[in-house]
Amino acid sequence: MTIEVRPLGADAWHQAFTMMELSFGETWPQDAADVERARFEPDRSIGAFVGDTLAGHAAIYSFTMTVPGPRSLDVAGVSLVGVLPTHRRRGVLTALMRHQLHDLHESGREPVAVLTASEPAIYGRYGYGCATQWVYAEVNRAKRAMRPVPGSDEVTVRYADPEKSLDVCAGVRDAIVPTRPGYVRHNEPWRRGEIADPESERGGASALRCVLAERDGEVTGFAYYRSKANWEPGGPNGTTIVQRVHATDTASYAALWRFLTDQDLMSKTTHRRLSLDDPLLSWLRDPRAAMVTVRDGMWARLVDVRRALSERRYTTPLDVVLEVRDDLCPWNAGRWHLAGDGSGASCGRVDREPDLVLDVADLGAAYFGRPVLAALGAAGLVEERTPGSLAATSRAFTSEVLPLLDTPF
Ligand SMILES: CC(=O)SCCNC(=O)CCNC(=O)[C@H](O)C(C)(C)COP(=O)(O)OP(=O)(O)OC[C@H]1O[C@@H](n2cnc3c(N)ncnc32)[C@H](O)[C@@H]1OP(=O)(O)O
Repeated sequence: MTIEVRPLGADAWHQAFTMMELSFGETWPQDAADVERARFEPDRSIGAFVGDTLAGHAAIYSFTMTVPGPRSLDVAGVSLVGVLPTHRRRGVLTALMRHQLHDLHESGREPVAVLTASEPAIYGRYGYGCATQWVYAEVNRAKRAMRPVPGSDEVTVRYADPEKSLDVCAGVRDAIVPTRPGYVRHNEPWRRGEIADPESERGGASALRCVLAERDGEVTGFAYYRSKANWEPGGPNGTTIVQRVHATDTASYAALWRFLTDQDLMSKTTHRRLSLDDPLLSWLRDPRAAMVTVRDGMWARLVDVRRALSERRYTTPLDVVLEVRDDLCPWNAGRWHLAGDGSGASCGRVDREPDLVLDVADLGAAYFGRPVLAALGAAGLVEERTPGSLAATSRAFTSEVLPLLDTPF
């Protein structure tokens, strides 16, 4: 079977839409599709053709993301990947991934690609490593007592119109983006997507609510949430479903969470994308008040090892030779001298014996600051040739704050 991969161009959305519905086994409601389309970048969409049939598709969102430093880095957000059910397991996805990575490299655009996986077993073979986790937390209202947080009583919470408060919420969001690796700067289409609130996606819950946290008349935080009532014979058993909570200071963040976890008629509050080091989990007097489930979040792929490693900063001074294995992107394979610290970094080809040997997928996993390389080494995935180099490199790569992708795509 001959597969030809090429850009779809200005008409990409229309060409790919029906094929993607078949691929995902869904019918996409118009209101939800409109939100997706507003963020879609047709010039970054590629199709895999078998004869005249569009058999596969992959898209890229142009993101700016926080990486350890903190620094802002342009990353390629790979999404809308699908292959027609009639053409599966014959290499269409492989052709798309190869084309996309080679194209990114040749264009010199983003040195890192990221994605969220429908099924996590798919992307390791293309050099993606699991770089962040998502914590699904369900807080039981009856057990929600929180430790006191100084200053939180001075914060007021009030309702606001999501549309009218878009700019002020964007200001809070922009302020917190540098605080955690993996956070994405939201441009206009993504900001609007946050409050688009398509009815077809509410799953029986209320419309999106927006509340603002304020101190001395100044907005210090916001939350988007929905309520889902559930009247049972034993009493009301509703859920507060939190979509996003941000604040520029700890007290305001605590005030918002206090509000969100203490809603009459709602016996629990859920959040799908927390980090394991989120303050909420430290505030709960009874840690079991929050039932948590941890799963893979963002997968990261170093498209250009040299640029990617030079662009981030390192927690402790580092001077190491890495030997990287990368069959799919041969320009990455080989030995790299990486030197850096908190103020800068350089990475270049070298002929010396390596201190560490590893796959590009494991380097991608560790890139945003966790998992630590030492743990990957303990799992036998990083080979230490120079004693002590694994611990030193691991310390330098580690981010104190856990990385988190909090913008699903
Ligand atoms: C970033 C995102 O958008 S995530 C969304 C991904 N899309 C979906 O989940 C939609 C439904 N699924 C599909 O469209 C397709 O099955 C895809 C895209 C997952 C795979 O496409 P295919 O063209 O069948 O993949 P391809 O034939 O290139 O397979 C390559 C390899 O991946 C493996 N593979 C493919 N799909 C899966 C899977 N779901 N789980 C585990 N392994 C898989 C194949 O077995 C093959 O392995 P091999 O190299 O050892 O032989």
